This record gives sequence, C-alpha cells and structure tokens, in this order.
Amino acid sequence: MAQVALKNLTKTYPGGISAVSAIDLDIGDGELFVLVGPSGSGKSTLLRLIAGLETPTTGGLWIGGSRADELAPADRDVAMVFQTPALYPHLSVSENLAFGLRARRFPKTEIGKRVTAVAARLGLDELLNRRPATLSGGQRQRVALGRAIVREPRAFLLDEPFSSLDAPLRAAMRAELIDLHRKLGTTMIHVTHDQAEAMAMGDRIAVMDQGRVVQVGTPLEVYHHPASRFVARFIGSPPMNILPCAVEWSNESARIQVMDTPSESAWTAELGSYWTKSLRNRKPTRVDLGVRPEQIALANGESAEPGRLNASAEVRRLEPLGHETIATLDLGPHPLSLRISPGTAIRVGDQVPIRIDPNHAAWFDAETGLVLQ
Ligand SMILES: Nc1ncnc2c1ncn2[C@@H]1O[C@H](COP(=O)(O)OP(=O)(O)OP(=O)(O)O)[C@@H](O)[C@H]1O
Repeated sequence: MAQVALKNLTKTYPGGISAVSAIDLDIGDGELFVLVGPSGSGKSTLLRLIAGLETPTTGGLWIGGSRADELAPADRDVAMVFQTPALYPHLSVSENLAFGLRARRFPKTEIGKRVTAVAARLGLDELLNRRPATLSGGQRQRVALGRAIVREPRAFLLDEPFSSLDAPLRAAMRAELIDLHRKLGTTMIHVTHDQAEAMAMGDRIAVMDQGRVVQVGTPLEVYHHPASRFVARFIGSPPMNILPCAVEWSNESARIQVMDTPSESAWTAELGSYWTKSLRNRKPTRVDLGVRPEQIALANGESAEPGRLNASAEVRRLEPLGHETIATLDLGPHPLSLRISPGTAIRVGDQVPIRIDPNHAAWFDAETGLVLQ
C-alpha cells in the first residue's frame, strides 16, 4: 500500500501540446481515488506518468514516500489495467495470471497459491484452462484485473477498465471493484470519463479539465459545492441548471432578475441573509445562479413565497424513468431540468409555477465561471 503524491507535475508533448499542467495531488494510503473529466482532459496522461510510461516535463512524483519519477516502470511496484485488456492470446487464463510472477522468478508454489486465490476471488476458477479468445469482454477484463492483483502491488492504476463493457456489466464490475478495494485495502487510482461512475466509486474524486485538476473532494462535496460552472455542469445528471441573472444593488438589499424573463421572475434578497454572503463583497451586476434539478419545486396552487424565486415556466419535455420523471421546462429562453414524482399531473405545453430556494443555490462569476465565495 502506498500514498501517491504529485507535485507541480506537468507533461508537454512535442509540438507544445500541454496534456497536464502543474498538478498537485496527495492520494492517501489505501484510498480509492478517481480521476474524472471529459475526453482529452489529461486523465490517461496523468496515470501513465504515475506508472512511468511517460516522463514528466517538470515536477515530481512520490510513491510510498520515496521519489519515483526516476524509477523504471517495473521498479515502481504499481500495476496498471488498461481499457482494452492486453492478454497473451496463446496463453491460458491461468498462464496469463501467472505471467508477471514467473517473469519475476517467484517460486512455483507461491505462484500457484496466488493464482488460485485470485481466480476464486474473481470467479475465474472455471476458466483457468481457457484461452482469452474464448472469453467474453467482461471475463477478459476480469483476467486483466486478476493479473494485476496477483502481483500484490503497492497501488493499482485503472484506466477506464470497464468502458468497453455494456451498461449492466459495467455496473456489476464497478460494484465488484469497490468490494475488492474494501477487501484488499490497496491504493487505487481509477480513471473514467463517466461522472456517475466517479461518484459511485470514489472515496475522493479529482475533476480534470484541459490538463488541470479543477476540484478535489468527496463525491458529495463536489456535487453540493462545485468550484466552478464547469464542475457544476460536469458532475450530476441532469447537470446543474445555470441561470444568468442581473443584480441591482441598494443599501439594504439586492434585486435579482433572471435575464430575459418577465419581471415576476425577480426577487429581492436582504443583504444580511445567509445566501447573499457570497455576493455582498463584490456587488457584481451579473451573476450565474446554479441550481440542482432536485432543488426546483413545482409550486402548485401555493402562493408565492417571499425570499424565493417564484416564476412561471413552460413544460417542454417529460422523460419518465419509473422512479422519477425528468422534466425540462423553458423559463424564458433558459432550459431548466427538474425531478418530479412520476404521478405529477403536468403535460407538455403546460405553464407551471416553479419555486427556487436561493439558500440551496450556487453563485458563479458570470465571466470566470468560478464560484463566488
Ligand atoms: N503521445 C501523445 N502525443 C501528443 N499528444 C498527446 C499524446 N497523448 C495524449 N496527447 C494529448 O494530450 C491531451 C490529453 O490526453 P489524454 O489521453 O491524457 O486525455 P484523457 O482525459 O485521458 O482523454 P480520453 O478520455 O479521451 O482518453 C490531449 O489533447 C491529447 O491529444
């Protein structure tokens, strides 16, 4: 087991392509840490730097407290699992599992013991004599994972290991990996572009964008307190709604109006109230209001509440998911997603009253997109 520390780690490819820039991360001993971000954000490059498959342009890397960036990949004692399992086609499952240990000249009895234990743990017992070509995608990925586990490395580096599997199998493998992590207690760094996978798996997650880590935190910290508009839109499905607002300041209060909507979709906030703290210091005239779909309520038949955004919106689309329905509304020119219970009697084209509680909203700088604090 090992802590992994990255300090100011940067990788610039020939031609000036900045794949990762100035990354500082401290991954705890035994942590299941997830790197998540859109395609091209630098996740794989960061993992390959840790594995030693790329050399950093600047910065340093420590594994288990020792400087590791000068070490050859084989000497780092980390095991990487790739998106496409790279198994030896001419070897059986058993021989594939044993391969790394044989190369390191482990005694035969020890190899046999470890292969048997890992095969039992991953449900590969029945497949030990089969060749990779005769296995399903999920079974092959399990063998690749098993090959990493038999080595008992200090850390696992997992680069989108389930992305080629179909959705139910991906969900099952994800659950297996969480169980496995709990049993082994080994540090795991898992890369995915799927925010739901990151939320479900990570003790902590690092959100990456354009080669930078833009936020690190527990899944719920990142969900409830996104550091920027980008994170707010990337984490969560449907994503956080963003409403551009104009703000008029007076001595005691601020009048906040969602842009390009009728004046009834404006509300006045006392400057002393909790939620204006983030706005008070700067007094911006434009802010972006961020609100999660579950924080918008349909205000059927209730009278408008002061201190809330009360507005009227048109139902554009309804997506019934069984346990809930995702409704997309138009608030003037702004689309809004909200979660409603399946039995709610609204139809496409209806005009419905909605209510937003600003106490549960996030406020972003309209220009930089950074959260206002
Ligand atoms: N060997 C390379 N040479 C030049 N540029 C590269 C190389 N590998 C990656 N890049 C570039 O570095 C950036 C980051 O790529 P990387 O593969 O790390 O992103 P990613 O977040 O893992 O993306 P994906 O989810 O699509 O795999 C991209 O702009 C990519 O084009």
